[in-house]
Parts: sequence; C-alpha cells; structure tokens
Amino acid sequence: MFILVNLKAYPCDPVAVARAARDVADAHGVRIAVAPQAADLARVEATGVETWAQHVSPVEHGSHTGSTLAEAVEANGAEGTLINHSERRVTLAAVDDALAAARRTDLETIVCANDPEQAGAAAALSPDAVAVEPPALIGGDVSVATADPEIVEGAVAAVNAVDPDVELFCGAGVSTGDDVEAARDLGATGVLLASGVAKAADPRSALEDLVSGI
Ligand SMILES: O=C(CO)COP(=O)(O)O
Repeated sequence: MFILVNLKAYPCDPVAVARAARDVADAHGVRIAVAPQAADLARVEATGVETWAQHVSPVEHGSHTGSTLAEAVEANGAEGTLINHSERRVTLAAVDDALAAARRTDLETIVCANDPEQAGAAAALSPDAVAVEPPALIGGDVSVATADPEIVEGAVAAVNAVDPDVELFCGAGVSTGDDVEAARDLGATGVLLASGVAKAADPRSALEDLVSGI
C-alpha cells in the first residue's frame, strides 16, 4: 500500500512531518510520500522522504504568472503530483493538460475523483493512479472505507474496466491502520490522507499507527 500524506495548507511543520514519514517508511519498508505546499518542496525533499506536489498548472514555460510549473516542482524534488484534488478542482481539459505537463517531466500522477463515475473518466486519461475521495467525508473522523465502501469498490471496478494498468487509491477520513487495511480489502492499492497526520498532536505516532494495518 502506498500512503500519501497531503499537508494541504495546514499549519503543521512540513519538515518535522517529512522526517517522521521518512523514518516510519524506512523502519517498516512501506512507501510513504509527503505532499507539502509548493514553496516547501525543496526542504521537504532534503529530508529524504518521497516528495509530491499538491498540484501542477496545465501550462508550459511562458507568460503564466502564479503558475506551479511541472518542471519547477520536479526541479525542487517532487517525484509526483496530485491533479484535480477536490479542493483544487480543474476542468477536464485542464486535467488533460496537467497530465501532459507531468509527462514532459518524470512526475508520477494521481488524478483525484469524487465518485466512481469520475474515477472511470479520469482513468481514461491514463494517469498512474486515480484517487477516489468523496468530498463530504474529507476532513472527517470516519474513513471512506467504513462510511462508504461501495464508493471504493465502485471506483476499483470503474477504473479496472477502463484501464487495468491504472491504480486506484482512496482517501477521506483515513487516520488509522484499520482504515488502511479496510481500504486494501476493498481493492485500493494506496491511500491519501491529510488531517489524520497533519493535525495530529504527534504525527509520528499517527504514521506508526497507519502502517500497522499493512
Ligand atoms: O483530501 C484528503 C487527502 O488528499 C483527505 O483529507 P483527510 O485525510 O483530512 O480526510
């Protein structure tokens, strides 16, 4: 199972979380990545943790003030990027262009989707993975795998029907090892989470708990 910790714009210490994630990943042989704010990519990458961008703009080099260029996030240590997160939604054309931007580099890609229908549509654009995250459950205490297992199973089926090479991850409310295990049992090969680590009093213990389910 791949565990991606999205720090969003939470007021946590990205370097402290990154060090904890690196240590837990190394100690347990689990793939854990951290997605900080774009401005924090380089110092998070310097910890040695696998580092991801939260977003890349659907543009090339040029007159695009305020953009997050794929080349720039890669140059600052990102190995992959989220696209179309529920809190950073873009049009279908922009998903396609952001994937093209990522493909100009070596960035891995996860396209987020709200439900199985969107997951199938996202899979048609051939990202490395699709992550299904029901918006109503994001930031809550109950994990998607517990609150709405049909959404995960439906997304697994929808993505497999379109392109079995695209992986299916899930997220929203994931915070414990039991949640990770439940996601895996439903067919997900990774989880996205944020508040369970970024808002935890002790992010290292939260990460230790998460990997206990693998
Ligand atoms: O949006 C998410 C990860 O990208 C999920 O957020 P929570 O883990 O806080 O529900």
